[in-house]
Amino acid sequence: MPFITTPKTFAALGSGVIGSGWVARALAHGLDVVAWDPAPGAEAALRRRIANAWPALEKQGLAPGASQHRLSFVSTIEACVRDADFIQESAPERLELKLDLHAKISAAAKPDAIIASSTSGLLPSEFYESSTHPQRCVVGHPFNPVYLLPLVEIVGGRNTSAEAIEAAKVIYTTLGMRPLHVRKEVPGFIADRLLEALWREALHLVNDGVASTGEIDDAIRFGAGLRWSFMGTFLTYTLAGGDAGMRHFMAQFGPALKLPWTYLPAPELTEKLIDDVVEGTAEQLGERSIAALERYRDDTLLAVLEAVKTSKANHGMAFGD
Ligand SMILES: NC(=O)C1=CN([C@@H]2O[C@H](COP(=O)(O)OP(=O)(O)OC[C@H]3O[C@@H](n4cnc5c(N)ncnc54)[C@H](O)[C@@H]3O)[C@@H](O)[C@H]2O)C=CC1
Ligand SMILES: C[N+](C)(C)CC(=O)CC(=O)[O-]
Repeated sequence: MPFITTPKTFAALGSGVIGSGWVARALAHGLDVVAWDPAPGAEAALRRRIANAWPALEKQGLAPGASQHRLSFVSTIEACVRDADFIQESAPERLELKLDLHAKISAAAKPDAIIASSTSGLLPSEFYESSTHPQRCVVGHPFNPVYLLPLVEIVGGRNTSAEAIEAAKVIYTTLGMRPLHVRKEVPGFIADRLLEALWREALHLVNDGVASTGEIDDAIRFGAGLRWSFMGTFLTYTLAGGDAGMRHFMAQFGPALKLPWTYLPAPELTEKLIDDVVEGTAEQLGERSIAALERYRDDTLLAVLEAVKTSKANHGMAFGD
């Protein structure tokens, strides 16, 4: 069965940090959005988050007809998905909850509407186990803030069809994203495997009293973080090998892989470690509110995205290259 690839109505289930990011992206691309979230006060919180994101989306450029007023908030799962052309679930990261939720979503949805989950690393074969028409069910793992960062990892489960993966790619591209098909279904997919390794090392550094949370963030944002916005680790290290490239890099730094530079097992999350991380980040936040920090992040990301786009164009490359 052909799937809908030109959605007009976007359904969002769960409207927390990620769900609201999807809603903002879909509205900015001129879609009608129907949202559902069981928490008391969820609609007001969602509308507040959209309003906070909107200035950045206006700067980036809205699609014709895009409006915050095209969001409606409903009180049941069925009302949310019944008329939707595309469905994105962003509920809490708990396997049992997603399994139950997807059984209900898929039973009420149009059979040709793609259903996606924002999960950060649960396996689609497991949480789509009880779904109706599971061939149209995928993971579409986004990155925060969803309304500005282009990457979305698409992962299929054992019942997902190749056509559904292609349809999801088309839909996310239409929403201004850069899909990456994760061809093997593995926990954590690609990006969170990498991010978790960094996060564990950062927690060990705090736990061992080597550095504060602010110092660790400085080590990223003034160094590798800047180059990661346009060049990944493999190409960066190719350049670090000089004219001889990666072969010389491997010869020089390969032996360091055996040195105790990393402690990959996670540290024990003691109360002290949690307090150190919370107090350290509170100090970094200072007097700023989360909403103000989000606006600073959005403006800076827009500037970085624009700079990367311009530089790539000067080198004959498209943004997605
Ligand atoms: N926060 C992040 O950085 C990222 C999170 N994700 C994924 O997105 C999903 C949502 O995460 P967040 O937005 O961070 O969580 P969140 O805690 O901010 O939002 C979750 C929302 O789901 C609602 N909810 C509770 N029970 C529900 C149910 N049965 N059905 C639908 N909604 C329900 C809650 O009221 C809440 O508004 C998770 O699967 C997570 O792994 C993906 C990428 C990044
Ligand atoms: C922390 N996290 C695993 C939920 C992060 C992500 O999934 C992606 C991101 O935005 O960093």
